Amino acid sequence: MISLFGISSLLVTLIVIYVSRFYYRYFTRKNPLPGPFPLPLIGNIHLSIGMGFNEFFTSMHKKYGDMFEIYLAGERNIVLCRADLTDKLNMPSTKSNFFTRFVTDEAFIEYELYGVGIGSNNDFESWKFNRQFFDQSILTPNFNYQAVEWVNVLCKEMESYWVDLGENYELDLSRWMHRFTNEIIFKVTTGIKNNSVASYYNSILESDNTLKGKKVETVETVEESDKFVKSVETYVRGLIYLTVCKQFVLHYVPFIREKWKSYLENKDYLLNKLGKVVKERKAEIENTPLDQPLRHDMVTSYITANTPRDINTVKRSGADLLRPVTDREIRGMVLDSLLGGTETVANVFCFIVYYLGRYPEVKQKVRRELDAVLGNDLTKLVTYENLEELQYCAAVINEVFRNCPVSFMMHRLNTESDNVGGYDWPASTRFLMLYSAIMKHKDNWTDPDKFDPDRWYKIEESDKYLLEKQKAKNVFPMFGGGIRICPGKKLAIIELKSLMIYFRKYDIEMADINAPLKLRREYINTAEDFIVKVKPRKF
Ligand code: HEM
Repeated sequence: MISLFGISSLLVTLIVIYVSRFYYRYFTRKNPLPGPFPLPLIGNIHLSIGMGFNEFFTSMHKKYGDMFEIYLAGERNIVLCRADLTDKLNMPSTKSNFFTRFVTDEAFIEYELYGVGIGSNNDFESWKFNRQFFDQSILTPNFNYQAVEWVNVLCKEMESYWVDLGENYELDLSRWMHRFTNEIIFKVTTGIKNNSVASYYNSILESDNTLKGKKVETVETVEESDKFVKSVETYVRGLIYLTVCKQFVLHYVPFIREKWKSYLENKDYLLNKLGKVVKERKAEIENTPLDQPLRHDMVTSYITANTPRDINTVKRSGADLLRPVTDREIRGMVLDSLLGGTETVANVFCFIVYYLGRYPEVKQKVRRELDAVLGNDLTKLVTYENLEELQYCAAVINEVFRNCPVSFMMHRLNTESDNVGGYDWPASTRFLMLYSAIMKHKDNWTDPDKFDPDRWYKIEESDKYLLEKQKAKNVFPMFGGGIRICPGKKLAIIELKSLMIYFRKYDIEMADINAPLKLRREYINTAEDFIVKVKPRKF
C-alpha cells in the first residue's frame, strides 16, 4: 500500500514538473510581448480580483499598449486593441485561417458544445451546415416582417402590465428585459409563446398583494418560467468557467468542482427541455395535412429543410448541404438563439435607458424623430419600414454600445501559422480582440470618450467626425466580423428600436438619476438592479 508520505512526494513531484514545464514554456515562448508575469494554472486571472473583466483588460491595455499578452487558465492569449491588428481575424471568407473561436477540450465536449449549433462549434463542416440553415431562417424579409409584428405585440402586452402596476411602481428594468428578450427569441425560434413576461408580472403580483393589477392566466407556472429563464442565464455563466478554468480545475478543485457539477446539471435540464420542444413540433408537422400551410418559425424551417415539406424558399446547392437537419443540430441552433439573443439585447436596452436619462437633449432628439416618423397616433402598430426610417435611434444604439459594450471582447484561434501584428504565430495561438478598446481608440474616433450619437448621424454633412466618416465601418465590431459575424443583428435592431418607441409615450425614469450604472462585470457586461419608474410622457 502506498503510504501518505508516498502520495505527498508524488504530488510534490508532479507540481514541480508542472511548474517547471510552465515556466520553461514561458521563458522560451515565441515573440515575447509586454504583459504581466503569470502564475501556473491560473495565469493572470488573480489580478482581476475586485474588478470586472472589462476593467481588468482596459487597465492592462493602458499599461502594456495595443498588443500585449495575458495568461488565462494558464494559457497565453494575445490581446489586440487596435482595429487594423484584427483585420485578418475578421476576414469574411470561408478560407479564413481564423474560423475557430474557442479551444476544444474535454470540458468543452462535456458541455455539449462540440460539433453542434454554430456559436461554439469548432468543426468547420458542421458549422457551415448549421450556419446555412440558421441564416436562411433568420435573414429573410418574411422573418423581419414576422419579427416586427411579434415584437410589437409583446411591447404592447408588457406596456399593459406596467400601466397596471402604476407610474410610481419601481420596476427592475433589467429583469423585465430579460423576460422580454427570452420570450421574443423563444417565439421567433419555436413559434411558441412561452409567457415569460406574463409569468414575471404574475410573480410580482404574488409577492405583493397591495398591488392593483390582475394576474394573467397562463399555462406556465411562475416557477416553470423562472426556471427556464434562469437556466439560460446559468448556461452562459458556465461558459465563463469553461474559458477561465482548466479541465483539471473544473473536476478536482473543491468549490469550483461543485459549481461545475451544478452547471452540468443545468445544461442537462436545458437541453432536455429544448429537445422536447423540437420533438413536439416534429410530431405537429407530421400530423398537419399536406394541403395546410406550416407556420414560419426557425424550428419549422430547420425541421422541414431538405424534406418534401420544405418551407424555405432559397434552394441549396452542394451535396453536403442536402441532407435533413438532425434533432440534435436543431436543438443546438435553438440554444444558440437563446444564448445569443437574450442577455445581449436586454442589456443594450437597459444601457440605452441609462444614457437617455443622463443625456436629456439626446432623448428629446429621439422623441422628435419618433414623432416625425410615426405621427400622432400613439396606438398605431409600427411597420418594418417605419423602423428602417429611425436613423437617429440607430445612431443612439451604436453610440450607447460604443460607450458601454455588452460583449467587449471576442476570441479567435488560427488554424495554421500566420502573421498578426508583424509577428509570425504558430497554429492554435489564442487571440483576444478587445472591442471595448478598439471602439475608443484615439486613432479611429474623434473625442473617443465623449458620448455623442451625432458621430453616427448624417456625418457626411460636416467634417466634425471626419475619422468616423472614414473608418467607422471597420472599427465598430458591435456584431463581430468575418464569417462568424452575428446572424441576429437585424433582429436585435428590430427589438431595440421597437423598445425605444416607449419613449414616445413614456418617461422611463431612473430611480436615482445620479447613480452610476450598476454592472455585473463578467464575461459580458450586464445591468443589475436597474430600477426605473415608467411615467406617462408630459407633452
Ligand atoms: C445587441 C444584440 C447583439 C449583440 C451585441 C451581438 C453580438 C454578437 C457578437 C459580437 C458575436 C460574435 C461575432 C464574431 O465572433 O465575430 C455574435 C455571434 C452570434 N450571435 Fe449575436 N449579438 C446580438 C444579438 C443576437 C441575437 C438577437 C441573436 C439571435 C438570433 C444572436 C445570435 C448569435 C449567434 C448564433 C452567434 C454565433 C455566430 C457564429 O459563430 O457563426 N445574436 N453576436
